[in-house]
Amino acid sequence: MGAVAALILAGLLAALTYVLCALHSIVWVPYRLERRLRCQGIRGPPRSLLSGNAAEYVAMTKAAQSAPLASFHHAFIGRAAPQYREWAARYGRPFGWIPEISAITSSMLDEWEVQGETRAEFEIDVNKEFHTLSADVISCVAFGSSYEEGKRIFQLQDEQIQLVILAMRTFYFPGFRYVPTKKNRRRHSLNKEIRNSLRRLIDINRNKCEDSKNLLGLMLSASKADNEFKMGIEEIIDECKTFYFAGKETTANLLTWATLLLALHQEWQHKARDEVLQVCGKNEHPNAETLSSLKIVNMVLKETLRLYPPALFVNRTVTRDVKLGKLDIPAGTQLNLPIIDIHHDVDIWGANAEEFDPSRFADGKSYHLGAYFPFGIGPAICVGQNLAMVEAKLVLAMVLQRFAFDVSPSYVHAPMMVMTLQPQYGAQLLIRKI
Ligand code: HEM
Repeated sequence: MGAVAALILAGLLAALTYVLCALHSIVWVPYRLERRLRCQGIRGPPRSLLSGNAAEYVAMTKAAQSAPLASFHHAFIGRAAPQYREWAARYGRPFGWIPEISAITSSMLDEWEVQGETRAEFEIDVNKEFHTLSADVISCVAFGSSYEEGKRIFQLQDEQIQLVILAMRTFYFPGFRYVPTKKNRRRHSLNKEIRNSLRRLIDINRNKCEDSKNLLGLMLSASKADNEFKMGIEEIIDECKTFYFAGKETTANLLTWATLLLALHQEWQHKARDEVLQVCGKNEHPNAETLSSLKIVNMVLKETLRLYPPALFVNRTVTRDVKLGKLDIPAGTQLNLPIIDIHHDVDIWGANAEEFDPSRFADGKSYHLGAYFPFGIGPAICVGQNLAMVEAKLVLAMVLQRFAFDVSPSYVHAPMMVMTLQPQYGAQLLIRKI
């Protein structure tokens, strides 16, 4: 009897272990993985407890493979592996910020449409519009779901930048910043408020999804690392401020000059719109794939960055004596690399260097690495260049899909440098819905 009871007990234990293992792999593991991926903004189809997404996958494949393709072509993913296209369309692709940027752009363009409801043609200062848009994009990229609080911090930073610009325009006496003038006190209190708000935001986010895909989440993960990449909270605060400063003005100005140039050069506006309509259609938002097919829009943006580079120069400090060609440059020298001057040089770009000609950047044409560097050069090159180009392409394509535009008679051409290259009196365009 004792032996039988022991056998039954062993059987029960084995069965219990089996059930627990099964529950672990069928219920717990998918639940834990799903939760971690959702934290990072990755969505997917709802799954059933036991079979996951198998039923939907089988039905989708069966429907897609019920008939052969109509002709011998190579766009067969929708037949061989329909789930990639279907689920990507429904839930977005997991990486990149394209859905967020296109939602922000869409709401800006909806507002333009409202303005145009009663008039066939209306004026818009696109410089203002693009600055608001790129601030929204950076807030979203940096802070994800804490976007609204992030936006408020960045508004304070905008005020701080305006005060810095004022300070740069006046002669500076060493030590003057410690004199408690009204502006100095405001500078000081803004700095304190921004740092305190960021500290609060970091505290709130610290225990959420540290490894989510927004910038703050990534940096918070790094703050926990136990290696050389470990980041302190003050360092994270500095990085948040740098990203906003480095990414907002530059991208907004690229978009401003690109639309102004297309307004002035209608032939390129038509070519770029034809391409967008052909690749994306009239109503589809561009996605990662269609964006990479927009060759003309890319050429337009590259030529805009050549003629109107948002950053006019980059600086380097020489840290040890070096020989540059025939010159001996002593350590401590400040070198200024004049992006704008090199981009307009007739010896490099030919007699039409001062003209807008996107065909310079057509496929297959090359240029010297040192002749074109709107995003800087070398190890310090801009870390945001891919984001900037994706954002600019997406926004320009969506504008071209919905509106045609001309330079307004009220526009005055006055490029000036205020940290970045800006149109001094704004960029007024006459807009028509198409
Ligand atoms: C059209 C848009 C942009 C242009 C023209 C631009 C240009 C530049 C340039 C010229 C530099 C200096 C590189 C060097 O010294 O060699 C730079 C640095 C940098 N950029 Fe950009 N940038 C753009 C957009 C962005 C965006 C969207 C972000 C971030 C989201 C960003 C983040 C940065 C950062 C963090 C640095 C390094 C700053 C530092 O180390 O002090 N940039 N960028």
